[in-house]
Amino acid sequence: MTAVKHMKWWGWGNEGVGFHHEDKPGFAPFVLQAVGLDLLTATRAGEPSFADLKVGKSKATAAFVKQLAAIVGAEHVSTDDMLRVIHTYGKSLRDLVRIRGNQIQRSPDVVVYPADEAQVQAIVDAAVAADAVIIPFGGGSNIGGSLEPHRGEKRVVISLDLGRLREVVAIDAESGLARIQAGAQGPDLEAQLNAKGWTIGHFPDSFTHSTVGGWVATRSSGMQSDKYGDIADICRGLRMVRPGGTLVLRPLPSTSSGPSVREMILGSEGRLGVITEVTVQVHRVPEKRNIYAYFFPNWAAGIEAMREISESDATPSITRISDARETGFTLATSKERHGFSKFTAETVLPALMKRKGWNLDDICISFIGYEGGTAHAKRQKKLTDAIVKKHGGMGVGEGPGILYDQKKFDTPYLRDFLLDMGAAGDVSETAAPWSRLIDVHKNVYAAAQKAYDEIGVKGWIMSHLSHSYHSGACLYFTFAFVFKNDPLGEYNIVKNAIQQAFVDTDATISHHHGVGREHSPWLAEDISPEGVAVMQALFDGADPGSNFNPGKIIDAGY
Ligand SMILES: Cc1cc2nc3c(=O)[nH]c(=O)nc-3n(C[C@H](O)[C@H](O)[C@H](O)COP(=O)(O)OP(=O)(O)OC[C@H]3O[C@@H](n4cnc5c(N)ncnc54)[C@H](O)[C@@H]3O)c2cc1C
Repeated sequence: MTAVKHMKWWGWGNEGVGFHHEDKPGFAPFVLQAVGLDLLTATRAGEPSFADLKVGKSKATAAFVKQLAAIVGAEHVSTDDMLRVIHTYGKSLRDLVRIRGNQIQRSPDVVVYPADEAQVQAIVDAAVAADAVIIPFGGGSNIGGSLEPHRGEKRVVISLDLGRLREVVAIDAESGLARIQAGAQGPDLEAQLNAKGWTIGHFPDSFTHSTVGGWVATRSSGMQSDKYGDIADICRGLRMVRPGGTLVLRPLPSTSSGPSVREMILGSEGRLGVITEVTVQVHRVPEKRNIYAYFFPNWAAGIEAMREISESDATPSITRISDARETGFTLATSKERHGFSKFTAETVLPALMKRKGWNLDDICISFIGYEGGTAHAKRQKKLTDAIVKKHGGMGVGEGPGILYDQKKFDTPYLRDFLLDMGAAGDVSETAAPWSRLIDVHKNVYAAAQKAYDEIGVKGWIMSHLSHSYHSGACLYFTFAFVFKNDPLGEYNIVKNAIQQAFVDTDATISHHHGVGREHSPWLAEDISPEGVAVMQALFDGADPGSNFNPGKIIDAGY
């Protein structure tokens, strides 16, 4: 059996790792107040039983499996039910609810793990000749519904897992470019780069379980995008296997060779072929990397400060501000403090804020990161501090920033914990021009409240701004509520209301989670019906037999 490791079949991350709140005394009271769920008395659902799951029989014939085995070796092809289930969904809330609720409509029929590009080419050619469907699989971490086969798919579905292609192939030190195999997950590639003094600078919250090929295929963005760019900026070249040949885009700093094919592949979610290698720009591991925390008296002041930073000479690596509700959440999920730190956080700081005339219910916490040479990082901080001060904010040092940095990859486990307790906790994110951000925030809150009223539940929503650009930024919303009796139906009401509020307020359907089938119903409102027609023509022309991950991005009536 292949050595590729996968996440839990029923949830996020590694077996045996989960979210705990026993060391966070403010968490249970916070959840009670926010969604009416009493964690101290609620019963936690146990791990679902795989034996109870109904998985349709594989449609792959023995002859076809043998053909694939001849390409990759018998131990790297499988029709095993567990592997087929693992490759069915990503990790959206909808995916987790369905998999835990025994609602698997269509799984891939066979999972195949090629070792190199030549094997990927042979699989693609064999699959297209047999009119099979190919769904490339990276880490399986997407939350856009980008992996699941169409429930009515009659053809054989192959999940083509890139998990054996995980090497940094070469580094061009003179140009700061690294060739990386598409199946390399964040920790794989960063360790290999760090060993030679380089970093990719791309750290999505899913870093530990997502791949560079998946990042490109979904147009991912990491928390340090303000300095390093989104993956769309970081990816300079790539190789993508298509029927009969490999599309090669050399890494060029810029080019005017017609409409950008690179941009067409970015965000293509497996619909145009299988990415086997990505050339990314890399940077020397910074001498200094600090994340400082600041407080602002309110959301509007904080947003205005972030905007001014984005147009100033300061170039921080992270600009993030939580609204008042998310600030409350952040403080509630802090670990128990002791001694001087407890006294400062719970007595000195609130007293100082009150003296400034701040309403403690409105305060917003912000994290701003500085990276580079010592003198550079110092200068960035000086420039930024002056802007923060101008907008009434105050710095509180590095302590909270260090904690934020340490727990960033643990937060994903929280969603599974809430689900165990019978509650939904999920996210929707968007981007809009600076001039629209306050309205987007207001309208999304109103839409979510209307959805909660319709269901008849006490719901929660909170937000932060991150990923700043010259003309605007990303707003990230987290929402939660306790299910009544129809988890998927109720989830859809809230999620749909938020997505609709985005497009109604001139914001995009997703800043960095892609489209898949989760956001495809709003695509025409995002890029116009003519935009969808151009995209459809691209998919039809590049994939006339609809063999590559059909039905994703453009709604196929799932
Ligand atoms: C808890 C959590 C936190 C997250 N945080 C972030 C975040 O901070 N930033 C962010 O951008 N995203 C985030 N995501 C979303 C997700 O991690 C990204 O979409 C990621 O880029 C997916 O990569 P993957 O390797 O897991 O791809 P997969 O989920 O395996 O695949 C996603 C899509 O890409 C296609 N694909 C994958 N590999 C290839 C390939 N080699 N060739 C062609 N097509 C391919 C698949 O067919 C599918 O359509 C988060 C998700 C979760 C669950």
